[in-house]
Amino acid sequence: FFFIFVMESEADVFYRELPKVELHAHLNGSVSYQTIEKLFSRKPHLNIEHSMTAIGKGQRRTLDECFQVFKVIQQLVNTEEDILMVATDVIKEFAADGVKYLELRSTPREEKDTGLTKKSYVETCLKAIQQCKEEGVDIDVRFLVAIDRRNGTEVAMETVKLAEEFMLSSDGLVVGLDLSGDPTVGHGKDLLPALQRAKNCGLKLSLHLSEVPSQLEESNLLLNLPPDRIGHGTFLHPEVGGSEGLVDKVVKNNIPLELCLTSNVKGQTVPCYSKHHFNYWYQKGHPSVICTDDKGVFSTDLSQEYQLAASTFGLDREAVWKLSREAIDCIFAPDTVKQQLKQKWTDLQPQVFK
Ligand SMILES: CC(C)=CCNc1ncnc2c1ncn2[C@@H]1O[C@H](COP(=O)(O)O)[C@@H](O)[C@H]1O
Ligand SMILES: [Zn+2]
Repeated sequence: FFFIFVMESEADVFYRELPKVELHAHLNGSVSYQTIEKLFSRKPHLNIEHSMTAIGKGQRRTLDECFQVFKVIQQLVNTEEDILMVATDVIKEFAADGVKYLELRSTPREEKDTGLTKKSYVETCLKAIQQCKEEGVDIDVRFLVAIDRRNGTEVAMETVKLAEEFMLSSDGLVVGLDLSGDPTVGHGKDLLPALQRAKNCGLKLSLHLSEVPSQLEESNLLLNLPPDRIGHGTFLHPEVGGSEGLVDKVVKNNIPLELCLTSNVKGQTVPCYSKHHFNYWYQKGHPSVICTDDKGVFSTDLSQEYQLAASTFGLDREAVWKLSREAIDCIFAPDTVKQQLKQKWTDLQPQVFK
């Protein structure tokens, strides 16, 4: 009972005031209840309800059902106006939760009915970031262009070219590429040329890897790139059917993991919080960054995820502070930004530990 209470209520003050880095957030999965309300009133004819766009109190869904949720949200977000509102709201919500640096990722979509193109999709996301900056919202936001793996080789290559253009023209806002989408669809080997090209042109790579069991071959192939960060990596280690070989590659290349506790529990790739692979990697001293994945869909925020990690694995405040501070080393923005963030953490420390 207590557990449910902790999950669904606001995190304690310490966790909310803790300065945080969010590295794994899908734009359309991060849309809050309040923003969904606004989208409903813009599109009443769609007859969509909240139960179709978020997974609430103690609920779980199959992976398949989770991916249906994204389709519903994407129906609600299909114009430049929608994207601008959604991205602006999401950025301000992360800022209000104490996130000082955010890497937002999203899959560029084309919508024939509304004239949305993949290019204007990305431009609108960047416009939201720019506007928040001009308004003085206290958060540094960068963008990762996402490849949806179910769309295959050609779309992946087009997406890389788009990301490359924006990397060169966005004044440092576009820093990398994400590979995501239903992990049971398609094979990583078909996407290797696109990912290799992205890497060669200087885009950083964050790849969803081993999110479901029995993807040893694909994971091995993708790890050879190697990626700059790993999303989830749930089934990499031998205890859950992975292998020492895969773990070795991750460790030798020192590839940080983006770990999303509630996402994995609600999506049922992990049986419960205490069996989350955060423990395995954290015990190893391997760079592990707590993230939300889809704060809207999974009804959570980054403060709650830090609190859950702390209460589940017995981390004291000093350990939690260290965890959030060390996430700075894993960001894709340049070293100057890392230095600024470390200074910010130092300045905020007395207030957080008051
Ligand atoms: C099903 C489940 C437990 C989800 C969490 N794990 C995920 N695994 C892979 N891709 C994801 C996940 N969450 C979000 N995405 C990707 O992010 C998209 C939504 O954000 P966007 O439209 O790219 O802005 C989804 O369509 C999907 O391609
Ligand atoms: Zn994800």
